Amino acid sequence: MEKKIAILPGDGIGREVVEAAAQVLKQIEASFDHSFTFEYADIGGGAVDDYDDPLPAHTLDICKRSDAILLGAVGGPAWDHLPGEKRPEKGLLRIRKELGLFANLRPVRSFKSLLHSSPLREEVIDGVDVMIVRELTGGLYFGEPRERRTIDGEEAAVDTLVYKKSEIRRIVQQAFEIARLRTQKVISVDKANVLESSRLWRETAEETAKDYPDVELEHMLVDNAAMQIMYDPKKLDVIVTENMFGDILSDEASMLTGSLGMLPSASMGSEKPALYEPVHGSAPDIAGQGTANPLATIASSAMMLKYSFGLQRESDVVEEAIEQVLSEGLLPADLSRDKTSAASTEEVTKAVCTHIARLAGK
Ligand SMILES: NC(=O)c1ccc[n+]([C@@H]2O[C@H](COP(=O)([O-])OP(=O)(O)OC[C@H]3O[C@@H](n4cnc5c(N)ncnc54)[C@H](O)[C@@H]3O)[C@@H](O)[C@H]2O)c1
Ligand SMILES: CC(C)[C@H](C(=O)O)[C@@H](O)C(=O)O
Ligand SMILES: [Mg+2]
Repeated sequence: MEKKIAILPGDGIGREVVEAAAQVLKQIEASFDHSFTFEYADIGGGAVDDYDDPLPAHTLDICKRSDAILLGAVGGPAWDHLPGEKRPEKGLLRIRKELGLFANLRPVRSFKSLLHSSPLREEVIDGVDVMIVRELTGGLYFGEPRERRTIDGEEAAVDTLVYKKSEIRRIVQQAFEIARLRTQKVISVDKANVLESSRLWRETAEETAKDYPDVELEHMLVDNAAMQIMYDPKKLDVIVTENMFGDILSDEASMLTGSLGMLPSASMGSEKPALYEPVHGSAPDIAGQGTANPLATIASSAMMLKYSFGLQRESDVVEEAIEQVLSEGLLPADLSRDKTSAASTEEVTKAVCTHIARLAGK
């Protein structure tokens, strides 16, 4: 199979983990006789430095001409003083919006060999399998107005949480479709006891549910959901929620796996291409040390193989290779009890590639 993949490393450990995932994709290419072309492009802080724009036009062009996009992470203290429009994070928000990537899938699974790595008790997390379906192009992140203003003679700031019914319906539909392939249960998370946008969200979820009589819909308030994720995560399956709640709940849920460095994601719209990126950020505290956990990004590339290219077997092989590496105890620092003997990004990546070659028979 021939595919064109846009690679957007971004900043900090984004560059390190994307390089790792690119190596894994090259291994898949070699082991399964595919032909992947990689085209690198700038996004984030590096792009601000070089082009005064966190999402230069050429980057968007390359993405639009590709079959799928792999992104690392953006941001860092060097750019924190910049105005909103010039911040690295704005590049990420713009690419999501420009490509219409409204559905962000964030799967959270516990790994047997990592049960000891989580701060949570093993019996709480053993067998966890949750899919967070986060709305990605609406809500507080994009609502207008967003501005500084003077209120009662005082400096103030405004953000706007706005959702159109159609935006809610399409993401809830996506969650129901996913639930049909899992345990036929959807939990819609909102704050309908306070927010008008959440009341519309809840009504729309109820209406949409009528088209999916085979799927059970439950509503949960977001503060309770945050607690349930820690208390009894095995009760949860598909969670659908608005942009900011999904951002926060997914970082929280990463602790069910043991580390934020384990959580992959896929962002999709109604048209191609889809974008794949780890849930974590650029981790300035460990950037440049070669110690970042590459598995979230490698698992994101496995999602790419499955969702964008329909390569189920290749995707399974990547996931199995990850499991093998973990069960051998080759753990990066974020998962390792003994930080001094932790495996480097490169060691983990090489081990994943070796297992892929073995599982594929070449
Ligand atoms: N998708 C993205 O590009 C994205 C996501 C989140 C944050 N950010 C940006 O990243 C910068 C740093 O943000 P932050 O520190 O709040 O969040 P972060 O996710 O970068 O890091 C949080 C903590 O988790 C650790 N961590 C994250 N990924 C890891 C990995 N793969 N391996 C090992 N440890 C890992 C970090 O070392 C840090 O201690 C900010 O500029 C923020 O805006 C970008
Ligand atoms: C960097 C930031 C804009 C981004 C978000 O909030 O969506 C990140 O935290 C994420 O989870 O992908
Ligand atoms: Mg986040």
